[in-house]
Amino acid sequence: MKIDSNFEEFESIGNNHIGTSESTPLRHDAFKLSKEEKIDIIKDDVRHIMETLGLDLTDDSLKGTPNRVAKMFVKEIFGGLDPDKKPSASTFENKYKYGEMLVEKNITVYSTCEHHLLPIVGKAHIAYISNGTVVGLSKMNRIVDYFAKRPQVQERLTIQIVRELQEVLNTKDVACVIDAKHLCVNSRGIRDIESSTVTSEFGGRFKDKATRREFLDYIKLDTKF
Ligand SMILES: Nc1nc2c(ncn2[C@@H]2O[C@H](COP(=O)(O)OP(=O)(O)OP(=O)(O)O)[C@@H](O)[C@H]2O)c(=O)[nH]1
Ligand SMILES: [Zn+2]
Repeated sequence: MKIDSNFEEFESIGNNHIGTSESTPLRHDAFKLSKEEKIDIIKDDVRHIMETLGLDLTDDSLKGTPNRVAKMFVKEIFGGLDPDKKPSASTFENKYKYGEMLVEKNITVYSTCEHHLLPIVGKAHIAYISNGTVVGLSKMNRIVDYFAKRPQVQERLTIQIVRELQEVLNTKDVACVIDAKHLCVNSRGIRDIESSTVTSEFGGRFKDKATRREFLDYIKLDTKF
């Protein structure tokens, strides 16, 4: 089955911020094909790339690669394009009356740079101040993982995580810092293996200098990848 590659209309998913730069640009027909149909098409495309490179796909080690890559794209590294995979973030009443910020730090980020389709590997650090609602700790890791499993730029990933938590927690008081290595910078192109990229989004009270400082002191960006 072929998809209409001339279609130029885009729709957005993610945090329902349709058409804003913080949402992932998607074709209007992004969910018309089933996962299995997508895998079949991508498998042929990967085979074509490999054959064009001159590789012999009858070789034992190579023959399974097109199917393996197609499955990996659809079900794993780009699995976060599927809105059904968005983690359900059950919230609870803040019955402890905990009024300080809560920081979940060193959340592992595995994402994919949308310019080169190479890995982005790093750590995300999240903070929020409860407005009467709290969320299970692991839900923050799951939200990071969901948005990371898309073709991404780090700026958008950072904002998407914050917007989602703001919605779930019903407060603007959410912040996220990501420190990550981009293999497109580290392993090719300029080949700078030491550099990493830091992005941040500070919502609500985290725009205040002192609150922001407290969060940054907790995380002390000594990220080890
Ligand atoms: N802002 C931003 N840029 C990114 C991200 N990931 C990769 N890039 C950059 O996207 C740019 C793409 O630039 P191009 O000049 O079109 O691509 P290129 O010729 O492969 O560039 P080089 O990487 O410099 O060889 C590069 O500078 C990448 O480093 C990201 O998450 N955010
Ligand atoms: Zn890149």
